[in-house]
Amino acid sequence: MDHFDYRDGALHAEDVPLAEIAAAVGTPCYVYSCATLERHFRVMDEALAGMPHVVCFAVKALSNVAVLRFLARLGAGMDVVSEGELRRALAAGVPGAKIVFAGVGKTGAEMAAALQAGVGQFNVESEPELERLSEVAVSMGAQAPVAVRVNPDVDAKTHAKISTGKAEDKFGVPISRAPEVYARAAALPGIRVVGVDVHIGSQLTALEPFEQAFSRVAALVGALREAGHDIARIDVGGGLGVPYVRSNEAPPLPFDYGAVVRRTVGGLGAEIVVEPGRLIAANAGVLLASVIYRKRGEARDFLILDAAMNDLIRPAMYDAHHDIVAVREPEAGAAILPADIVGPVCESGDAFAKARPMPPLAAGELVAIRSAGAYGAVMSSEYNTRPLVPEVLVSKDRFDVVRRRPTYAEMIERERIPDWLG
Ligand SMILES: Cc1ncc(COP(=O)(O)O)c(C=O)c1O
Ligand SMILES: N[C@@H](CCCC[NH3+])C(=O)O
Repeated sequence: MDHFDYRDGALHAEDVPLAEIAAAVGTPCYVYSCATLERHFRVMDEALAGMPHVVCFAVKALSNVAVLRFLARLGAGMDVVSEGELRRALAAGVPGAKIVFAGVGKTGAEMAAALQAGVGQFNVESEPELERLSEVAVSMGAQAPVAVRVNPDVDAKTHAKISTGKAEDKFGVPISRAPEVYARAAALPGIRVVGVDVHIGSQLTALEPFEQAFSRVAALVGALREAGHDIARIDVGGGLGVPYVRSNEAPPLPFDYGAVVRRTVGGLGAEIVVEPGRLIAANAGVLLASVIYRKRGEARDFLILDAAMNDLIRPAMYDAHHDIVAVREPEAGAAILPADIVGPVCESGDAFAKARPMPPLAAGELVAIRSAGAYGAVMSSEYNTRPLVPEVLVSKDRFDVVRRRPTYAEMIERERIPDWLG
């Protein structure tokens, strides 16, 4: 499932001991495995075999350009949600035609940049957006290829903060209104309808919501075609969940997800677009950190790490579980005691885990926070003026820093004291 394993008593990323990376780069840092990225990309690609399809990696999950380049070389397209992500995908060498541009609030400037880049598909989420896109395209003498994102009103049964396909969510147009939105699209001079799009949420751990949503989309495709629209592409979004608790979680397999896609929308003669982010990236990355102090607490000890909520916000934001392991393999029979694993930031919410059974770990020892490749580095901030941490890409016995830590001077020189403050 991933390529972070113990070998000779030490946790490795592929063939590289994590301790070697820590010694060379310092901690905290993110470490990504090419082998895991590739495995997950291929698993999804193979799950859709036999159907014309493109796997567009959701750049929001992990946007480092080296990672994007690696995936692009495997044949991935990209799903972007901002001009910044678009520029990253282009910098990574992804052809515009393999980029889909999503998001509820695209600005005119972002639309122009995407048209300039020749993106293959705009996933449009409202009528005002449709009108704006048409205006921008006409002003550039172009036509924008469009899929309307429909909201199928399906309960994705995931965390409320990452569900996107229920009627009350801000995403997409209600599927019941899709026919009139398509009629409007067809009448706009700057719009060329190419498909339909749906995405119901993230970290889905059951297939039924996908099945329901895709079945509704299949029915809609029939109706849209009858109305004369050219639905050449069906974009089914991302959202397939991954195991965060290695010992006891088994989300649906990509192969079974592929079967759902095949039996719902696979036979409609359209190209299938998928937008997986987490599936490809989550277990391809760890956040490597050091224990700064072991502090005696009333109920249990605190392990205070040099990584914090600003580096990985998922536990604070979603109460998300991440496995945390010692980089030096615990000896058989080592006492396992509950500890609170926290960071140095001034917030009580700055905790990676509460009462987590851990082996004895002293100051200076290394830990790896697993499953941190997706929505890890990309959601980090400089809160407490903590520099964004380096990112390291491993391939077999080789590793490279693919984002360096900024200096404090670089962080501060972006700001300026106006003359009138003296
Ligand atoms: C439109 C869209 N596509 C793709 C994704 C990627 O989702 P995931 O990382 O769960 O595969 C998201 C995030 O939920 C999204 O909003
Ligand atoms: N950022 C979220 C997922 C949001 C998915 C993006 N639409 C997470 O860490 O789980």
